[in-house]
Amino acid sequence: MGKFDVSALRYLESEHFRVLMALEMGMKNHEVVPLPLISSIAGLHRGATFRVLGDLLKNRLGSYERGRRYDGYRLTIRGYDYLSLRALRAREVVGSVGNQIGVGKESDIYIAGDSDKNDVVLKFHRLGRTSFRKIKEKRDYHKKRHYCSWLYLSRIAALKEFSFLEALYKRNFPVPKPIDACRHVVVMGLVDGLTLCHVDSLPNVGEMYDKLMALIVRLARYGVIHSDFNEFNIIVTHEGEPIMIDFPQMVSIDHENAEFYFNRDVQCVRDVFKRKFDFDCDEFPKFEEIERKHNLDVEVSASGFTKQMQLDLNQAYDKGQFEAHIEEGSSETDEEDEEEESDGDYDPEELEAIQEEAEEQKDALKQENRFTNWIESAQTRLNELATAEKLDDDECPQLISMDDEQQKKYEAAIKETEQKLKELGVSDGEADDNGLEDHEDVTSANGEKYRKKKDDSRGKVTQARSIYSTGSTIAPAEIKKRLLTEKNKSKKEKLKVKGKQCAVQRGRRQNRDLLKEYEGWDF
Ligand SMILES: Nc1ncnc2c1ncn2[C@@H]1O[C@H](COP(=O)(O)OP(=O)(O)OP(=O)(O)O)[C@@H](O)[C@H]1O
Repeated sequence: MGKFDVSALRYLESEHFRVLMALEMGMKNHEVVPLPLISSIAGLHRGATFRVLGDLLKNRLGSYERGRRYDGYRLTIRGYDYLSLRALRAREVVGSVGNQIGVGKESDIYIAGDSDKNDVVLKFHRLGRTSFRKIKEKRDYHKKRHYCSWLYLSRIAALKEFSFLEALYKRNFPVPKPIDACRHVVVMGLVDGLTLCHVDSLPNVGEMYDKLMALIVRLARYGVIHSDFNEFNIIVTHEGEPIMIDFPQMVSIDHENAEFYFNRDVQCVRDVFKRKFDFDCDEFPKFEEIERKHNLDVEVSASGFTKQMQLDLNQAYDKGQFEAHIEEGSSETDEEDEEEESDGDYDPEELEAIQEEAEEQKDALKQENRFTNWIESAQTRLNELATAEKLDDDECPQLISMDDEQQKKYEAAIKETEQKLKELGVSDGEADDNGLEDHEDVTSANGEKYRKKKDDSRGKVTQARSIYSTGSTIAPAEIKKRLLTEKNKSKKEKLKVKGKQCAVQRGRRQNRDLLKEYEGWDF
């Protein structure tokens, strides 16, 4: 549960970010990006690019790899994080970055502060975290297709989450406040509370059950289904209000499996309440009773999150491993397109015109032209981004890490929140690893019995309170455990130096060809 190390950010200059951006663009259609390509996109001399890449590698923002046919550079997750943070800083959305407060299957959550030192949450989407190295090499200069990269998947997951957050927040749904999204990062308001999975007792269980069921129904009336409505994605605030988080898997109520997802969400809530609070209720919403009243799903797809993105993202989620998602997907849609086209009846003249046009297009798309066009558009895009993200602006403010003095300032606030929690009877079940020994049965003012943590919590921080705290909506021990599992996993799958054997074989082949060429020559 470490702090996000942003210290290297202040030593990086605009040319470092220029090269990082060039690497990012190159990775749209290359598994590893060769040096000449990076230097042409960045518009820097090859020697300078090489020097800058050296700095980036030292800071683990990029890595050098040997590919099947050529060697090149790859953008690391850290490099992508730095690019986003630099842009968010330039937009004055984020001013400081603090501790990690959450870790999910597909994301890392950090607490941060905006320029006015208000708490915000940074959600870094990490789709493909388990399979970065399995992504197949695929070069594609067609705009229609997307390279199956973790960069692309993480970016569209963030875009989807932000679009839904915005749409739901506007309609007064209980969700965190959407602030901004950049690349794979979503910036949102901090929810001060505990995730339902860490709540052992509630003052009024039935009321909470009703609120959650009403939320599922209200979402469906607006045309969407959460599809991951579980105890890990509901935060209970200190006022006892449930707040929904985590939307990348949300689907429209018109989805072919909508009924299944709806019932799963409902069943999830019922199971949690039965297991945790021994609360069983026969009344629960049914899919057939839902009457759609709004078109939130349509609105979100109109906000930039396209159908193709939806398709790609769903395939990635379905595969679970978030591997190459595009080959099957695109071929499916291509086949559909072809079928549609072959259905039409063309007259011979029209057919001839179409064929001529196709020939012209073929010529225009000759490898060489395509490549030049692609480089030109990448250069233009990079320059646009550089201006938008104030890359050449030396005045652009820096990101800071939290210091101890500021942390002390907020400790009082944390204690105050803990006190409130105790008063409300919302207790954190994860703080004690051994079980419930440090809990006691208490009867509330209205006569209802609930479990409450004993008073010997000795100032343990159990919830996210500020960017300066070590707190989290899930217990620090839990985050540590999850991070350790991640680490162990990556240890087991030991990194092989990818392409080393290919590079050796490539060298041998070149030597053999050279010898063949000069056969018979006498030196
Ligand atoms: N706005 C927020 N305020 C406070 N805590 C948050 C916020 N967003 C996320 N968290 C914390 O981070 C954890 C993980 O967040 P989230 O569920 O969005 O990630 P995820 O990768 O989608 O997780 P998973 O898919 O494993 O459920 C949450 O359980 C919660 O503790």
